[in-house]
Amino acid sequence: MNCLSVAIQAGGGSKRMGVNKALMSFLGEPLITRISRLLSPVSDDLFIITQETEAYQHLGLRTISDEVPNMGAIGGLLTAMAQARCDYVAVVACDMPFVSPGILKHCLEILVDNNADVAIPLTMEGYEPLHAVYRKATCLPAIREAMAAGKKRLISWFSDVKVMGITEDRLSILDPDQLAFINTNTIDDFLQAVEIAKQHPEMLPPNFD
Ligand SMILES: Nc1nc2c(ncn2[C@@H]2O[C@H](COP(=O)(O)OP(=O)(O)OP(=O)(O)O)[C@@H](O)[C@H]2O)c(=O)[nH]1
Repeated sequence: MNCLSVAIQAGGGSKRMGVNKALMSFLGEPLITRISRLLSPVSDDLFIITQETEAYQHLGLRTISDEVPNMGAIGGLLTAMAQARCDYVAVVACDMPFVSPGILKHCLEILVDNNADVAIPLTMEGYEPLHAVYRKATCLPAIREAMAAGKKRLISWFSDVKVMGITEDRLSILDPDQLAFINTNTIDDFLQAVEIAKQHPEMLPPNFD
C-alpha cells in the first residue's frame, strides 16, 4: 500500500459564511471532524492547515500553519506538500461535507500507475484541485516556483507537471449522486447540504437519530 497523507485546507476567511465554516456543526459534529472521519480510513497521516491553529487544538488532529500566510489556497497547497509525511498527498477543502474516500483512492491508483504528479477530478466545471492527489516530490518545487513568480491560481503550475484528469465517466461510478464536490460557502449552501445528507442515509454520522 502506498502511504497517503490527507491535508484538510482550513486557512480561508469564511467571509461569505460569517463564522468559521470548518467548525460549524454538521448534523452534530464539526464539519472538519466529519471530513476527517470520512477520510481517515484512506489516510496514513491526516492534518489540518490553517492560520489559527489554536481554534482546532481541541479536535486532537495534527494542525499546521501556512508556511507563507495570506497567499490564499495555493499557500495552503504548498504547506500541504511541505508538511506531508507520505510521498502522496490528498488535499481537500474544509467545506465539502461529502468528500469521497473512493475518489481519492482512485486518484492515488491512477497517479501511481501512470507515474503522474497530479491525479484530479475533471468535470464540466473544470478541475477540482481541492479534492485531488499530488506527488509531494515533484509538486512541492513546482508550486514553490509558481508562488515565487507571483501566481495565485491553484492550478497555475499544472503545465510544469504530469496531470491525469479523472473524467465524469469514472466519477459517475464512484460518486453516482454527484455529492463529492458540493461545497458550502454560505449559510444557504450549508443548510442545503444538511438536507442532502438527510436524504442519503449513508451520509449520516454513525449513531445519528
Ligand atoms: N491553508 C489555507 N487554506 C485556505 C486559504 N484560503 C482559502 N483556503 C481554503 O481553501 C478552501 C476554499 O476556499 P474558499 O471557499 O474561498 O473559502 P474561504 O476563503 O474560507 O471563504 P470566503 O472567505 O467566503 O471566500 C477552503 O477550505 C479554505 O479554508 C489560505 O490562505 N490557506
